[in-house]
Amino acid sequence: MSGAPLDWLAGQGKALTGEITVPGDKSVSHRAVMLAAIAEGESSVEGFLEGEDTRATAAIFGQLGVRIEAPSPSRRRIHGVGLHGLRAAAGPLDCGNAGTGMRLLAGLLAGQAFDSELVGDASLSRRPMGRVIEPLRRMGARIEAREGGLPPLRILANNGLQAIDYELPVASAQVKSAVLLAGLYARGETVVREPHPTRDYTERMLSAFGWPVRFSPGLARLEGGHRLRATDVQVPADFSSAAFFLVAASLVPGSDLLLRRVGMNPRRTGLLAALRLMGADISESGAGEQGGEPVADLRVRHARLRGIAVPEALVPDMIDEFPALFVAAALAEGETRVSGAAELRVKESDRIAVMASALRALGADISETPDGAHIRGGRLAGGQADSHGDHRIAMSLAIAAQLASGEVRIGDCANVATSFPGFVELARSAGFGLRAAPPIL
Ligand SMILES: O=C(O)C1=C[C@@H](OP(=O)(O)O)[C@@H](O)[C@H](O)C1
Ligand SMILES: C=C(OP(=O)(O)O)C(=O)O
Repeated sequence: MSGAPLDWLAGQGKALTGEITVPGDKSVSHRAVMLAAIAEGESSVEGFLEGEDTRATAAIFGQLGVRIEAPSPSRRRIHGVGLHGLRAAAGPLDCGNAGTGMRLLAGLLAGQAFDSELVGDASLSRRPMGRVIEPLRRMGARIEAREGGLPPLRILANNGLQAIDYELPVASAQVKSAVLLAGLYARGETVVREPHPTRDYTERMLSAFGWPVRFSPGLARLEGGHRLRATDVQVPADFSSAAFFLVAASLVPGSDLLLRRVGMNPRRTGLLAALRLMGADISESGAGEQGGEPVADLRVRHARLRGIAVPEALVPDMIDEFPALFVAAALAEGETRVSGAAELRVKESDRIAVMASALRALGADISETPDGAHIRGGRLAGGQADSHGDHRIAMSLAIAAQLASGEVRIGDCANVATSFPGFVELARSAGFGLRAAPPIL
C-alpha cells in the first residue's frame, strides 16, 4: 500500500516551538465510517484521518455498496444503507496495514447474509486474528483463516448470530469492538467484560448513532435488533500522533510547543501520566469537548527526564505510545522498566524487539524481557536504524535522531502514511531536522 521503500535522514533539529495541530484520530475515523455506513440516512464526518488505514476502511464500504463522498480533505459524506443494506463485494476487501480495520470488520461482516474475504499487507497478514475468530465463532459466525488464525479471513454468509457474555482474555479494544459490532446482528444481549478498561469509542459512537448501549469502564452491553440513525461526527486530533511531539519537545533543549485541540479520552492518555512521572513539563488548557470527546491544548516545554518503572495499570492507556516512550527512556537519567506489555510483540512489528535493536544500533543500553524492556538512559550516536515498516517506530526514531550526536538514516518509513500523513512536513515546521533520504542505488 505504502509504495516504494522510503528512508529518512534525521537529526540536528532546532528547539521545537510554535503551535501545531495533528491529524484526526485513527480509531475514531475507522469507527465513524463503519457506523455511518450501516446507519439510516446521511452522516458527515469532519476531521477524518486521511491515512492509508482509514482510507482503506472507507474504500471497503464503497465495495460493499455504500456511497461515500469526499467533498474536501478530511471530510466525508456517507450515505448509510441501514443495518441490512450492505451487499456482497465483487472481490477481496483490502484492510492494508490496519489491525483495527480487519478486526472490527470481522465482527461487522460476521452477521451479514453474504460471504466476504478480508486481506491485508505483509505485516497485517502476520497478526493474530484468532482473538476475534474465537468469540465470533461462539456467536455462530463461520470464519476461515490461515493456519494459526492468520489472515486472509473468509467470513461466510450468516443469517442469525447468537449473543454471548464474553470475558476478554487480553485487554483489546479491537476484540471488544468486534464482538459488539457482531452483537448488533445477534439475538439477545451481548456482554463484553475486560480485564482492564480499553478505549470506548465503539460504545460512545454507537450511542451517538442512537443504539442503546450500557457501558462503564471494563464492561459493555447491548442488544441486537435496534437501528442506527445517521449523525454528524467530529473527529478529535489523535493523541497518539500528538505523542511524538510530547516526547520530542520534552527531550530537545529550549523547546516550547503548543499542540492544539488534542483528543484526551482517558483511555488514551497514559503516556501523559508516564511522562509526568518522568518529570516532563506538560500543561493542559482550554479543556472542552469535540464530537462528545474531551479535548485540550497541550503545552510542552523541555525538561530533564528521569527513568521510572512504568505502572502496569497505564499500559492499555498508552499501548501505541511505547516506541516513543522507549526513546524518552533511552535519553532520560537512570533506568526505565516496562512490564506487562507483551501485546507490543503483535503490533505492526514486534515493537519490543524492533525498538531494542534500533536503539541499540544508536548506542542505547537496552535489554528485552518477554513483556517489556529495561532501558538505561544515556547518549545516542548517529548511524542507521530500521523501522521494519512500522509507522510508530519510524516516527519514534526520528525523535531519537534529534538528540543523537550524528545524523541517523531510518529505514523503511513509507508506512507513516498509514496513521500520520504529513508527518515530515509538520515535524519540520516545528523544528525537526528530517528529510527523505536519496535512494541507495
Ligand atoms: O480499537 C482501536 O482502535 C485500537 C486498539 C488498540 O489495539 P488492541 O485492541 O489490539 O489493543 C491499538 O493498538 C490500535 O492502534 C487501535
Ligand atoms: C497498532 C496500531 O494499529 P492497528 O492495530 O490498527 O494496525 C497502531 O496504530 O499503532
